[in-house]
Amino acid sequence: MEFIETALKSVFLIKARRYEDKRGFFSETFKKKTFMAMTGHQGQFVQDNFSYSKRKGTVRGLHYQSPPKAQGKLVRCTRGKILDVAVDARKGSPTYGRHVCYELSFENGDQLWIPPGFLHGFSTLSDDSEVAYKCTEYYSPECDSAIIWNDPMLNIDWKINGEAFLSNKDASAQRFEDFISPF
Ligand SMILES: Cc1cn([C@H]2C[C@H](O)[C@@H](COP(=O)(O)OP(=O)(O)O[C@H]3O[C@H](C)C(=O)[C@H](O)[C@H]3O)O2)c(=O)[nH]c1=O
Repeated sequence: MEFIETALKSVFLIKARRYEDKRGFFSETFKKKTFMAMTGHQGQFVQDNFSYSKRKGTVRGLHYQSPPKAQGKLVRCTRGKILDVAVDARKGSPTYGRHVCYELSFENGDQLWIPPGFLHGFSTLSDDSEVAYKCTEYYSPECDSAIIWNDPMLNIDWKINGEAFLSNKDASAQRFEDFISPF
């Protein structure tokens, strides 16, 4: 596995090795001791999530859970292709409000590690995309919140043509200028 720290310190792009043979391939997608050594995080995951999006141009995000239920997420795309986005939401961070985005796909097998303190979202770059991700904290509706996907301050290029296909919740999410960081 190759861990590449991104422009947002502590956010890592992770490239898993694939052992290809005539049947297809095998890869290790998570190894706690390596993850801990390379990210400095304990790698204690308590919940695995899986989402399927029918349409290209869907956006899920930007989401976060506030402390004490803040979530770190280890994200990978198991079918199709997504643009995965992390936004630094940590008070006082020199990269506060800055984002990184990476194409994750079944083809490249890349993963993104997003620690607690970041907003997370993705856009789908293909129909029928599947995303599987590990979380460091349980789902907590009372701590769950969102920032609008196309916030002018964040200025994220989601690589989709025109308007996003959104949940009602995401369509009515707050603007970043009204966000008070709990991190
Ligand atoms: C996240 C979550 C949701 N749910 C239920 C709540 C709703 O009834 C339904 C759909 O939830 P939501 O619309 O929040 O799903 P997404 O829009 O995919 O949200 C996720 O998308 C972005 C990319 C994230 O990083 C978060 O993991 C998460 O916020 O699943 C659960 O039961 N458990 C959960 O952990």
